[in-house]
Amino acid sequence: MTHRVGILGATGAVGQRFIQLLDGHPQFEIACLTASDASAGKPYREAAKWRLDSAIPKPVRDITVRATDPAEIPDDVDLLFSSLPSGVAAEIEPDLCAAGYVVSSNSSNDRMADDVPLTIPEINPGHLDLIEVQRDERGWDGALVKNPNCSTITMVPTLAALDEFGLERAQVSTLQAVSGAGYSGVTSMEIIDNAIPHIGGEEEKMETESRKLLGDFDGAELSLHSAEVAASCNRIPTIDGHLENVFAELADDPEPADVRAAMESYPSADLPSSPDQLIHVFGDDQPERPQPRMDRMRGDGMQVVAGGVRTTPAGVKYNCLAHNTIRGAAGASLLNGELLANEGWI
Ligand SMILES: NC(=O)C1=CN([C@@H]2O[C@H](COP(=O)(O)OP(=O)(O)OC[C@H]3O[C@@H](n4cnc5c(N)ncnc54)[C@H](OP(=O)(O)O)[C@@H]3O)[C@@H](O)[C@H]2O)C=CC1
Ligand SMILES: N[C@@H](CC(=O)OP(=O)(O)O)C(=O)O
Repeated sequence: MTHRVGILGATGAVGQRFIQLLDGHPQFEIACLTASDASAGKPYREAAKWRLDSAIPKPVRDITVRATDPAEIPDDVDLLFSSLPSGVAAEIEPDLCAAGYVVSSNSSNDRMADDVPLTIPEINPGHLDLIEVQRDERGWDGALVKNPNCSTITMVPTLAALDEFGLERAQVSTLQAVSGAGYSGVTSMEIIDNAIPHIGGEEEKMETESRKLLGDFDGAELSLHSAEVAASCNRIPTIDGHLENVFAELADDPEPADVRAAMESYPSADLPSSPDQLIHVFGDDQPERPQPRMDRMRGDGMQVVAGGVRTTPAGVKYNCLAHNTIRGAAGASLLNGELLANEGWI
């Protein structure tokens, strides 16, 4: 069955990725695109400053961009993908859900709300059932589902794999690409020949969202994972792909080979956009990998890549990487949309 979908914030960095990923999608057909009032009324090809290295898909070029307003969304749209600035999303997403739309959102507002599923389909698909709680509490016919922050998505699959050794604490330092800040987020004068050791709000997101993703949902309430997470976030002059150095403290004492095996065998999901293998792991023979330019497009940008697994007195350290606007953003919302479709929520 084909579902008609809309993209909110379709002209932005993440919106363009949605359009690229939805081209030829087996389940979803683009029915409407929205952006700010400045773009509304223009054909997409004029409204969007297209910056991806593939052409704008033909069926999308002439679609007229609409204002981001519930009255503008056609009734027969089953699912809305949202990539709006979080302040704008916080205003409009609840109205859309109240109007009966199911929203798979990438924006950071409401990710930590008790009744909002924050999901990575390969990690915590069962959290989607929080929709029942959400509908009871908010009286919505629609639903709001979130994917996590891009740096969080990069690390959490590896932590989920480590949990079989008793994950007690994780510390992470990130090297984040400029596309994470959006097209006008970091100027060239700020970032060329430089690194910026602060990304507003990012550390707290990694520290809280990861514990929600790894937490337990008992059908009524969600409890956070007990592991403490501490993050330090840095912007570097790469275009795409967040690289992270993780130090994990474990109850058990696994060898690096055991850790690599746990990551490599962590199951993927049976969804159209899920990679065959969720985590690719480089061995001791390639300690210099993963690297952003070399590894961000593995699994069409949907795979998490790890390497450099070594022991520490308290557990293990390793590096991990994912494509921040694909696995970390548009691809993550798309996967949640596929899960919503497969589980009959749309
Ligand atoms: N880039 C990334 O790696 C990630 C981004 N995110 C999140 O995704 C969201 C989008 O990010 P990104 O694509 O980078 O941002 P961009 O600034 O590139 O794009 C923003 C989009 O929102 C639209 N928009 C802006 N203001 C309004 C408004 N007042 N009303 C309606 N639409 C508006 C813009 O339309 P117009 O073109 O008309 O201005 C554009 O389509 C943000 O919440 C961001 O935090 C999440 C994870 C990763
Ligand atoms: N802050 C992230 C991208 C982002 O927009 O995150 P969030 O979805 O949590 O707002 C980065 O700069 O790389």
